[in-house]
Amino acid sequence: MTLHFTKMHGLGNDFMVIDGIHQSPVLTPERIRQWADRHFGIGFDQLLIVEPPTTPNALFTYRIFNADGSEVGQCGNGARCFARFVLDKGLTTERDIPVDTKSGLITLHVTDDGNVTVDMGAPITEPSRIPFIADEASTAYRIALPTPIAGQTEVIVDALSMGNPHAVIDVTDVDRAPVDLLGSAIERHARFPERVNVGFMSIVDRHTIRLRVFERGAGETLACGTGACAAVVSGIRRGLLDSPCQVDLPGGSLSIAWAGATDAPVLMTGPAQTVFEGTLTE
Ligand SMILES: N[C@@H](CCC[C@H](N)C(=O)O)C(=O)O
Repeated sequence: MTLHFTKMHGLGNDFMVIDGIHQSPVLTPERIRQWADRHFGIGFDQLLIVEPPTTPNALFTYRIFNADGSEVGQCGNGARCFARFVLDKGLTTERDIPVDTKSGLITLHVTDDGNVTVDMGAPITEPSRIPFIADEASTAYRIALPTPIAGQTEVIVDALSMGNPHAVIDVTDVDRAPVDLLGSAIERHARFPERVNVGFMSIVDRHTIRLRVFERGAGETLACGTGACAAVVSGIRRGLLDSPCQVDLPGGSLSIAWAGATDAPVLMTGPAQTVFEGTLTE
């Protein structure tokens, strides 16, 4: 089997992108894990597949797999790379690109400066739809840790979905947050039946945050687009932030805007870059 792919990244969150319209890759969790391996494979946080649309309003379908082989509903940095990929490959000439995802239709817009703005849709806060186990909706859920971590026996999180589940934790100094230890414990906490992405947020001012994200199925990444959206929504809905916000991640910055109404879409703007083209022969 010969498979052409493109290696891309959005602020260092990196992807293997495959045109699944003109090629028919055989995808298994084992094969994805092998490709994702940074020593024995190509190395990436997520695999993105471009496929034909499944609904009349979309131009494409966009499928996302984590490095651990699990298929997921949304990926913000990947959506921006997806837009650049379909334009650069001549799969469309449209700069407004509606795309079907596992979580519904999203629209990508390539701006004049080459950045991409993604309409990520409205955030979901009902616990059962995140999914998160809770008696009632809140913005500050107390979660007991199975074993103490960095002296903590419980942690307070906000929980919401951006098409994929997120827990947001406020920290005073993001550089010193126990991202790996706490992130992996919360990722697999029993109250998140489909696991969860865990964001550690420090508020700098009402329009700026610093954020690190321990991603479900990938570990800490240099940036997480949906994590940035979730953190800003959490800050705005708790009255701590005002739209728009700059989100400073280890790999660079994103701009996130949200009008604050429950049905208002979250708009994410940032870069998308191609690293190299490759051919895999198996
Ligand atoms: N890196 C992504 C999110 C990818 C999916 C996530 N790990 C999940 O399992 O939901 C982003 O930029 O949003």
